[in-house]
This record gives sequence, C-alpha cells and structure tokens, in this order.
Amino acid sequence: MLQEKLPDNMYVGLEVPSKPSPNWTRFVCVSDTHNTVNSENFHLPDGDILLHAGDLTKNGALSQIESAVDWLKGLPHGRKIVIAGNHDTCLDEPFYQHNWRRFHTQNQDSVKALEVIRNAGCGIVYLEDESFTIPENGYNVYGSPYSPEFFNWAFNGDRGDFLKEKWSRIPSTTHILMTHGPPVNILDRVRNENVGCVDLWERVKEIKPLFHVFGHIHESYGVVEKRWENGHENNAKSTVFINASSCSYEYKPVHKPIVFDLPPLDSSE
Ligand SMILES: Nc1nc2c(ncn2[C@@H]2O[C@H](COP(=O)(O)O)[C@@H](O)[C@H]2O)c(=O)[nH]1
Ligand SMILES: [Mn+2]
Ligand SMILES: [Mn+2]
Repeated sequence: MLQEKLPDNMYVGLEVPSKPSPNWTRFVCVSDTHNTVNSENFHLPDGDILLHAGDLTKNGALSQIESAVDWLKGLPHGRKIVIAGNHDTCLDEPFYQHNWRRFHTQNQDSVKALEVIRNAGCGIVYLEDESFTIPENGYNVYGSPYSPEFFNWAFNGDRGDFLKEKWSRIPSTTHILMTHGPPVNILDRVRNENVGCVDLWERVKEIKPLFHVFGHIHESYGVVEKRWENGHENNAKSTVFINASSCSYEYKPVHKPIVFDLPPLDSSE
C-alpha cells in the first residue's frame, strides 16, 4: 500500500530526482531479497546508504550468505546497513545449532557466516540488536532481526515478555529504526489478519523515530506516514513507516526500492 502522495523527499523506484542539496543523505530501502538480486527484474537506484531489513537469503545456507554479501559489497552505496531476518538461519548461531537439520543436509559453519557478514568491509554494517551512528550526518540507526514466532525460524521470539525485552533495548534517541517485522496494524496485513508485533508498536509510540524500515510481510509492501499528537519536543512529529519487501508473496522480486533523503541532522534546511 503506497500512500497516494508520498511524504516530502521520498520516492519509489529508479527514476528519482537529484538530492535537494549535495550535503543531504540519500537512503535506499530494500528488504526480503531472498537471493533474487541477480534476477533481471532487480534494480536499485544509487544513493549514499542502503538499508536492508532482513531475509537476505532463501534459507540461510553459508553459500547464500556469501552470495548476498558479495552482492552488497559490489553496490555503489557508500554504506550498507543490514539486519538479518527469519530466513537467514545461519546468522542465528544458537538457533542454528539446534535446528540445522530442518534447513540443510549439512551443518553449515554459522560462525563463519557471521564473520563473513560482520567483517565484510566495503561499508557493510551488520546490526543485531545494536545501534550505529552514521558518521557523515549524525543520525542514529538501530537494527534488530527479531520477529514474532511463526513456525520457529531464526530470530523468532515469543510475543509478550521476550519481545518486550528486545524492544526495550531500542534507545529513545533512535532516528531510524530497522526491524525485520512490522509493528501491529501498520503494513502488516496477511489476508484478513494484522500479524505485526503489538509490543513493537508500544515501543515505537514511545520513541517516535523519524523512519521505521521493515519487511517480512511481503504482500504489505508500502509506505505510511503517521502523525503524532502531543509529541515530546525531542521526538519526531511524525514517523514514516516503510515496508520495503522486495519479493512478493510468491518470492518474486517485483516491488521497487523506496528512497528517502535527509538533511544533515542539525541543519535547518
Ligand atoms: N499469518 C502469518 N503469516 C506470516 C507471518 N510471518 C510471515 N508470514 C507470511 O509469510 C510470508 C513470507 O514471510 P517469510 O519470512 O517466509 O519470507 C509473509 O509475506 C506472510 O504471508 C505471521 O506471523 N503470521
Ligand atoms: Mn521474507
Ligand atoms: Mn521474514
């Protein structure tokens, strides 16, 4: 669901105008690429920072992680901020050690998979329940791979206390939040059900980040802006929610990347 009119300085797809000023930062959002990036249908616009909200792979085999990381390394974006999703099984080491037989005929080297993505270089920043401050513009990004339990895949967490604790770690100073799954009632529709996380929504309401980028629910790809009433002076007046799932319900890369531009943090532009 794309809003009829996108918020200012936001675009969808490849045909995007130049940034308002060279000192602004262009963010390009994608998610749920599931190793489909070599398909003819998959293209990304240029930008300063790529945000990838998880499900890089089909089922998290080491070769699939390596292939996704090779793709990220070759992109022109100066930084690529990435989280895992429930399909990136090998990156959830304790989960993988108990469950690898469900996904692979051979136990993959999950320690190596984590090294491959954490030590990739080429501007790749892998976040697992942690923050990163973008040196060029001062924005704080927080990333978490967790999503509510659904058939016991990687980084699944029980709704309630487990996920509440995960979300309590998101600093209130977060400007750009990246989670694999959506908060409840926002771009989280599966057939006639809203399957997003209630506890994530409660935390997002407290933090009021400028942007919340996620994926996971492929068929609810889109952008929604929520205006906050009675916002605290340090919080944003609105949050733009982006479900950046590239793949469709059928795992075909049909949805276009979503782009937003931000001025330097302390600028009045
Ligand atoms: N009813 C629910 N459906 C869900 C949930 N989480 C995911 N899904 C469905 O699966 C696809 C793909 O997700 P993926 O992680 O396998 O790539 C998604 O688009 C939904 O249709 C859930 O919690 N409840
Ligand atoms: Mn997915
Ligand atoms: Mn997923």
